[in-house]
Amino acid sequence: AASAMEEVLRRTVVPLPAYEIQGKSPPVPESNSMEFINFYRSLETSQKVAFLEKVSQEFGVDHQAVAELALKLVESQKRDAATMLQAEDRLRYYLTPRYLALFGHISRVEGGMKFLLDLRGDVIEALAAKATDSPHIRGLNATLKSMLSEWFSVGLLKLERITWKSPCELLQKISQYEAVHPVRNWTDIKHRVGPYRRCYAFTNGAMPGEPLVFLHVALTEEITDNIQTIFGGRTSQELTEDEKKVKAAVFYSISSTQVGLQGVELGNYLIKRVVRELQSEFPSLDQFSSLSPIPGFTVWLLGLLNQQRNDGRRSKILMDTEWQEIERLVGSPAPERLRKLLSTNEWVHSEQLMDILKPILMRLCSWYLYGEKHRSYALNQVANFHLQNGATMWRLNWKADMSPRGISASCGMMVNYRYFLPDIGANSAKYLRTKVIEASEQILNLVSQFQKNSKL
Ligand SMILES: CC(C)(COP(=O)(O)OP(=O)(O)O)[C@@H](O)C(=O)NCCC(N)=O
Repeated sequence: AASAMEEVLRRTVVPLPAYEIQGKSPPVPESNSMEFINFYRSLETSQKVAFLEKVSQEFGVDHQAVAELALKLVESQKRDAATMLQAEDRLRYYLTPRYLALFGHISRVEGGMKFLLDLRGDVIEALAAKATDSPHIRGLNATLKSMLSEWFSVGLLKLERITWKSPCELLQKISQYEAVHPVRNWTDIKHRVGPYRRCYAFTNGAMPGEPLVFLHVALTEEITDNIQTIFGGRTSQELTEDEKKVKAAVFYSISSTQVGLQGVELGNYLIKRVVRELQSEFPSLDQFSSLSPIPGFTVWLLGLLNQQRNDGRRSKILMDTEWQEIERLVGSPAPERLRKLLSTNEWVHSEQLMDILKPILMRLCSWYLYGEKHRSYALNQVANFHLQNGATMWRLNWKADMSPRGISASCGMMVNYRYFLPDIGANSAKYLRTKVIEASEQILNLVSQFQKNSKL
């Protein structure tokens, strides 16, 4: 297999033309790219990793040449500017990995762009699975990401509105790629593109019909605080839209479809682009917010209850008075009973227990969103996404998603990340620089309740 790989690579990864004849070398035949594509596609996953390690290591930068040129550059600093600039340009050229030209050629053949996306997807998955720790592969990933960022820059992408009249295969793709609220049947997807709903996707001319990232919006009179309102059956008369009723746009689902575009931040750009689109369609629209799930909260809470339960003493995340109230309802030992009720969703069958738990779970969830960190950024990835976009952590909603999924994920709670348009630029820069989370009074009060009443 190694020799077959060598063979193919030697034939398809053309050497970097000498600096003097760059741009004048004969065009590379498309057959080169097709041979590379077909060979790569014929490999098993494990072989793909080995192949990519070989490409990145043996067909990347000529480190020897670069070292010599770097020395020459240092020498040239004593000469005139033209000589120095020449030396810099020569060094820059030889820092170009050989495989970069190969990727460029591949991007220009039919299906080549999709192939490169899938290839970067394989690289990302191999790195995530720790199937490789080759620094050369990381370099290849970075090179490919920057090439894809050029080819998929927003100015070159097309914004497509998806409606019930869109091609079946596009509606089917949207349904299959949906990553937040699974589409169960045609009725679901018909509602999500029907009256008072919008669905937009970015597409690239090189991959027509392939939604790269798509966003679902509900057009409402006020910012929705629960998902059932958005999915609930609407009375049939609302077949047309009364634009005077459209005052808020609620983003309730966004999904990227290409792993290979990770880090290109298309989701962020799509939200901003859709805001502009909706503002032009509905001049009265002045509220923009997400209605977001809080994946991971229940698991985090159960972990907390678990670790705090030592030698029978009650965990400090609840006050003794709260434990007593709970004990009266669920019996003792309350921590054990409560953990069980939470892990099986049983607790939602008792209104009394829900009422007791409401202030407790809301302050714990606020802390999970606001206080729990991963490398100083918000631990919860959905929060981190919207905060990076410049949104404000605006409102935590009780009983917002009472589906089994919603209860298992976050004890039925959802959160609105509000996009105050004039502030998003500054908010985004501040969050990325200082990691400080922009939050509303409600959130800050809940967080201070947590800090007063719960001991982590
Ligand atoms: C939230 C999404 C769309 C962000 O994608 P994007 O803006 O392209 O960010 P990035 O992956 O380029 O950093 C993406 O991470 C995704 O599809 N996540 C799973 C579904 C979800 N909405 O959490």
